[in-house]
Amino acid sequence: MSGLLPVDHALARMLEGAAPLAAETVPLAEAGGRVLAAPVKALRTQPPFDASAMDGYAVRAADVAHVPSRLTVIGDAPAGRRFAGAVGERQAVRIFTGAPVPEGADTIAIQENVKSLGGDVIEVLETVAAGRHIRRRGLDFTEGEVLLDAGRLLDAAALSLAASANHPSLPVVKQPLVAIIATGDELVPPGSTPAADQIIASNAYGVAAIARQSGARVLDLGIAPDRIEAISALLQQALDAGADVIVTLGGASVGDHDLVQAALVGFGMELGFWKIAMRPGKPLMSGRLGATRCIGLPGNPVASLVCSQLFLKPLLARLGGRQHDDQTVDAVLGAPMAANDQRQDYVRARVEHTAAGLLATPFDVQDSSMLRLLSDAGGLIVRAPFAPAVEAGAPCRLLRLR
Ligand SMILES: Nc1nc2c(c(=O)[nH]1)N[C@H]1C(S)=C(S)[C@@H](COP(=O)(O)OP(=O)(O)OC[C@H]3O[C@@H](n4cnc5c(N)ncnc54)[C@H](O)[C@@H]3O)O[C@H]1N2
Ligand code: MOO
Repeated sequence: MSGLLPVDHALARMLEGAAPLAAETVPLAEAGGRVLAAPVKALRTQPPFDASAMDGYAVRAADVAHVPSRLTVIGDAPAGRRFAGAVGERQAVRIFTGAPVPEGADTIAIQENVKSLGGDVIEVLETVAAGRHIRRRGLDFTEGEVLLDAGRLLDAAALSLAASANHPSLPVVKQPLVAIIATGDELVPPGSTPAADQIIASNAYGVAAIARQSGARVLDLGIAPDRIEAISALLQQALDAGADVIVTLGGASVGDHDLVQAALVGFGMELGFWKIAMRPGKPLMSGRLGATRCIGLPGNPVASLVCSQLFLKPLLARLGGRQHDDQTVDAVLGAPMAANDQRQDYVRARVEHTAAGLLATPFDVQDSSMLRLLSDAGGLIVRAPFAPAVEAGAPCRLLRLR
């Protein structure tokens, strides 16, 4: 079994030249979860004026240095409408949170510490230092300041910040478009009545979920039967739709009906690599068709999803300008494991939190058709090629799945 590419070499090759896609401008209301393509500067200063942080009275600190202190209320300042005049000696302006502090006033007496004596006379009961309860102009940010860097994921705080800096729309990295094509005469979609020798096509759903989690848009083109013209017709649809990545499912191996690679080469695909030292996922294929990246995922359902975790995810992160963090963590084996062969193994395991840390217990059966075990697995124990036999309790690396 020579000629199998090590996993890390394959990943490095797949990521070669993968850079964030072009920018597009989207309305702020649709920018959540997207990645900024350029820095965002403040288009205004916030707050744009010295603002009261409390409901109460704008006063002069000198007038309330000795309390109780009687003052005359000369007007009011709700949020959105400043008091036009100035506060003079022994005067006050009724003020509300967010309103501009009137000229002449230098502090706010909160209303809990003020007694109304009827008419426009109040009595301030507590002294207040100058500047108290006043948010100075520009406290949050000043016009022209960079508030968000390129590459920032637009989360809740970033969106509200951009809005408060007066941006109605933002430049974001385009979302990669992933076209998914399943192949196989034996496949019918969920909800069908399969013929005796058919099975339900499942891979596209999991692969699409991984793609979407990675920030991509998905175009599921359905199932092509095992004929090169049928596969080519769906490939043409993917190209016409402007797919950045074409993912094929199945037909990647060496059987007489494994036609995906031939179909792609017919379109001019340059093969990057095919067959890697990994289990499951050996027949993984990668290539380029102009600017479009092609990934041929093995048909076995677990191989399809494990390869998507390991290869599709980081590729889409690159194209979408997103961070991709290594999701492997240290764990302890809950059962012994036999020596490994030349393929890097991704072993489905039950994962428990224990006092000693994460305990990963490999399932006894690892057939790459068995989705239920993948769904039950909290993670994949990563075993290097030729790793020696190990006992329960030995440290291991675990790729967390949930
Ligand atoms: N002589 C050899 N045979 C095989 C090899 C090999 O090296 N030499 N590799 C094995 C490995 S490893 C895998 S993985 C599979 C993958 O082969 P293909 O990518 O060509 O996949 P298919 O043959 O089309 O299908 C394999 C299996 O998966 C089912 N399948 C396919 N697509 C879907 C789908 N969308 N949803 C659900 N299930 C799907 C298909 O019915 C088959 O049962 O090849 C081994 N053989
Ligand atoms: O990818 Mo295959 O599932 O390695 O057995």
